[in-house]
Formats: sequence, structure tokens, C-alpha cells
Amino acid sequence: MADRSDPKKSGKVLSGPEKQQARKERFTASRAPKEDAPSSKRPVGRSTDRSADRSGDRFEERSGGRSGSSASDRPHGRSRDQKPGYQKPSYQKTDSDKNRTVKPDRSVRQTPVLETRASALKVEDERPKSGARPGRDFQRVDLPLGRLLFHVHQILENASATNSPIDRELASHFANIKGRLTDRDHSRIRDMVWGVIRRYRRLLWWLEIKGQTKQLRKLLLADLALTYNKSVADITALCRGGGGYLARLTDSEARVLSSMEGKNLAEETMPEGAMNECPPWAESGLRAVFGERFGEEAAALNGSAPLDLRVNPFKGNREDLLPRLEKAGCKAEAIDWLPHGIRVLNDPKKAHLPFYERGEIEIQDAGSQVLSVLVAVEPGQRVIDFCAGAGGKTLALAADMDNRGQLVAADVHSKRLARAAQRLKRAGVFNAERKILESERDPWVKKNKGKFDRVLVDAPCSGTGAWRRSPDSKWRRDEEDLAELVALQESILTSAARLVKPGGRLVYATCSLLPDENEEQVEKFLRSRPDFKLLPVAEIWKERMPREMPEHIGDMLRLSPARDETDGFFAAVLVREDAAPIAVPAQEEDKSVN
Ligand SMILES: C[S@@+](CC[C@H](N)C(=O)[O-])C[C@H]1O[C@@H](n2cnc3c(N)ncnc32)[C@H](O)[C@@H]1O
Repeated sequence: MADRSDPKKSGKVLSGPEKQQARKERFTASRAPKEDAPSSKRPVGRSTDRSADRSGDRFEERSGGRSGSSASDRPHGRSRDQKPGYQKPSYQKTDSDKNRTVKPDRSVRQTPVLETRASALKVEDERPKSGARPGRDFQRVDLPLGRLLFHVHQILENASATNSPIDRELASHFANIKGRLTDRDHSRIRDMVWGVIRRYRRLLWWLEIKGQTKQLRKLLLADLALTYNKSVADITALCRGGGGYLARLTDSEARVLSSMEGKNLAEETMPEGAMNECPPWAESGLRAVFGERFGEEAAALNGSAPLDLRVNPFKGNREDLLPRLEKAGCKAEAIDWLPHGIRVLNDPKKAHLPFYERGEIEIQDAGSQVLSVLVAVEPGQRVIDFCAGAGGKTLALAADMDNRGQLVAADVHSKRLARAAQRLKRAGVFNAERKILESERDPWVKKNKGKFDRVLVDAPCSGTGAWRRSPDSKWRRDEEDLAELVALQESILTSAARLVKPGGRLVYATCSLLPDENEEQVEKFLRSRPDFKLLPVAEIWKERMPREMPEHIGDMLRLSPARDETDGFFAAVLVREDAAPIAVPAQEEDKSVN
């Protein structure tokens, strides 16, 4: 899926090395403090056996998330392992590794991957398994927890050093150690990495009240104590130092961990923003939008997202598809307020995938489906999806155009457009073409001014509405990024507006919930372009949607996870008045465009 929340790929908001360094420091400092001497005595912690029932934090695979991006998306420039602070994943063979090639011991119960957290993270016995024949048997066995922690720490450190998405860092780490870990180890590492990310601000709060500096190692250790209920003795046993293990606990670390024993991650005195994992840079904006409902919405944004599908009308219909999905093992129901939406209720074997591969369905959040409907395209029109990315909305627009008319998928990111092309082909779309833009002010825009009935600007944004799908994105941004995004959005909106023909429509959308990226952006635009007027979304909703519009949706669309059970989305529909001349502000007429 396209990466809404990655403005760096646009070439517009690339940060310099200083900024990268600042980011790194913000995310965490990476080295243990010098003043902490290694712990010489064994701490006196007790092992508690409280069951870890604070669930909801397990890793979820991103399928169709707007902010997800694949390794092929890597921004231009230096490769990951040239970046400062990046550590190439190491795999040093230890004595215990030599005994790691053993026959499966059928007497040992195989622990399911998603066991309760406390038992899944038990301190494991590292003695050689009986029956091992080094070099002859191929069955790998799971790594002990201490070794897993080393990988978890390395992945978090690298993600922090390169400011790259966690899923990309996980994939790269696993690729680098080339199959040396079992699938179950991969799962456990993922769980732990995503756990730290999902509990990041709460863990930071704990470090702060204990007078600790922000360090990934400390976050990880605090997570073991507060989430997995590990005692200091347990943690000491896990951090044994040397190849493949975290360094031994310092005295100060042991003291802090000891003071955390028996404590809950979520403390009553914790501020609401921290409790709900809201990053400080977004908190005031979300409070301004949600007022008293801030806590409820922030909590929902910190939850997990459902898997939504859109039925491709070129290949079938929802009524026929639902029983077929169910027969294949995917329990799903119609999203009755959408024309083609389906919500997956239970699909443990990913039975929906063959349907996806045949182009019968697309993976698309319900909110994203609404945006496409609001563009209200007609067959035969000229339509442009100006920030098309990998084509999520282009596909939906093509279906509503019934393959008739001209549909342009434009973007500055050629690889994303290439993915869009594959998806369009698979879906049976043949009225779409690609346009790679140099920037939003590409001369092509001027050449085509006033030619389109519909212009969709699905702008790059902070992605606050999609945090459920990419919780790490909130810790990779700051106020400065937000300001850069707002400037980019304004520039894209004013430039793309030139494409709208008289009587045509400009639809501005984001998956952000912040007013600076949404209402304020639209209001600013309308002040500078009096030839455009806001069309209340209710006007389109009543014509295009199977159910009435909920009352809380105003003239501009705002969807949120707590109230609408969708990702957070914003959209405004702007109509260009019929006979008005194309008023292009002076700064739009870039000299190079002529
Ligand atoms: C939110 S994503 C689009 C998601 C896509 N519409 C979908 O539904 O899958 C925003 C897109 O804007 C593109 N973009 C960034 N800067 C741009 C610019 N200056 N002009 C046009 N597109 C830009 C990004 O490459 C990204 O694909």
C-alpha cells in the first residue's frame, strides 16, 4: 500500500544529517550511561508470577495499512547500512548455538506463538538438548529469551538510527540473518519489538519518574519488568553479557528495575496523553478536534485495526463473495453503509488472499472507501488522482467510472505508481494511465490546466488517523515534520487546483485528524481561491451511499476510530464555479512551468 505518512519520499521534506541526529536523540539515546558500573552482585528480586493479561499489544501484520511501505520503497541516497548508528545484525556463534541443530524433542511441548505473554517469555533453559548431532541434524530450536532480547534491541536501535519503519527494519534484520532463527523466534521478536513501540510513551513516563535517561535498552528492560512481570533476578539472568546477549545490568539499572517490581505499566497518576500513547507533537491538535472525547479517541487510535476489503465490481459482487469467503475460511460481513465494503471478522489462515490475488477484492479501510465515493466520479469523465501512490483510491475510482473516460494516476514516487499499475491490471481496469510528476508543480500540470472534471488530492500527511496500523510512525515525527507537511499540502492543493475545469470538483483528503492539515488547510485555500466553494459532503452521501450519513459528520468529512470504527480520515469537496476564470495566484506561476 502507499505510504501516506512518508513525506520524505516526496523529495520535499528530506531532513539533513543534523535533523536525523536530533531525531535519533529524540527517539532515544543509544548507549548505556558511563556512570553505570556493571552490577557485581546478584540483585535480590523475587520472581513474580502475575499473569500478563494486559493484552492488545501484540504485533499485527500490516495488510493494507495506508502507512505501510515495503523495502523497495527505500528513499534514495545511502543504503541502510551506510547510515550513522546502524548496526549490521550480528550472529555470533556461541557454544550453545553449536548444539542448536538438534532433532525435535517430541517430549517437549511446542509452545504456541501467541501464548500468554508471561509464559511466552519464560526464562528458558539453555542446556544442550539431548540427542543433538551437530552438523548432521537440521531442525533448529527456538532461541532462549536472553538471545531474543539481543535481536530486539538491535532492531530497535537500527530503526532509531535510520528513522525507518519498524516493519522494514524487522524484514531487513531477518533477511540479514538469513533463516538462522525459527519462525517462532521471528514471531516472538516481532511481538517484543512492537510491544515496546506500542507501550513507548508509558515506558518513557516510567523512566522519567525514576530519573532515568531515554534509552532503548532501558525501555526494553522496563518493559520486561512492567509488562512481562520479570523480577530483577530474571532480568539479570537474561542480560548475561558477551556474544549474543545484552550487557549485564548495572547497579543503577538493577535498582530501578527492583523499584518497578510489582508495578503496573499503566499507573493512575499517568497523564492521559501518556496513558493513551499520544505523542506530544499531536496532542494539542487532537484535543482541539475531540475536546472531551480526546481520551476515548486517543485510546481507539492506540488499538488494533480491523481488516476491511472492497469488492471489485468488475469481478463480482458482495452478496456472492461473502459466502465464498466464508467457505474458504474467512468469516466476514458486509459493511452495510458502504456500497462495496466488507469487514473481516475472523481469518486465521488468511483465506482472503487468493481472492485478493485474483483481483476480486482489494484491501482497503472503510474510511478510505468513503473518500473514493465522495469523489463522485461518473463514467466518461476526465479524472485525476493527484497523489495516487500505489493506487488504492485509483482502483475504486476506476470501478465507479465503469472503465469509461480517462483516469490519470499521478504521483512523484515512480515505484509506487509501478505497483499501482500492477494492481490496476489485476483488477481489470483499462481506462487508467500513469503520470510520474517531478513535483506538484510539474510543467505537465500547467499544460493540463482546466481539463479535469474531478481532481482528488489524497495528500501526504502525518498519518495520525492511521496510527492503529503503523504505531511506530508517531514516534518518527515531530512538530517540525508537521510544519513541513502542512507547507507541502498547501503547495500540492494550490497546484492541483489548476487542473479542475469550471464546474469540476477538487477533493482534498488526508488520513490525519489534525486541524492544521485539514480544516485549516481548506479554509486557507478557499480564502485564496474565491472561485471554489465548499460542497457539503451530505449532498454526495445521500446520492451515493446506501445508508444515511451519521449526524456527527459535518460539511467536511471527519471519520474517527472510536466513533466510526474506521481509521481517521478527513475530506472536503470543493466545486469550481462554472464561469469563473482560472485564477492562478502569482506564486503558482513558477517560471519553469512556462
Ligand atoms: C496518502 S499517500 C496516497 C495514498 C493513495 N492515494 C492510496 O489510496 O493508496 C500520499 C501520496 O502523495 C505522494 N506525494 C508526495 N508528495 C507529492 C507531490 N509533491 N506531488 C504529488 N504526490 C505527492 C506520495 O508519494 C504518496 O504516494
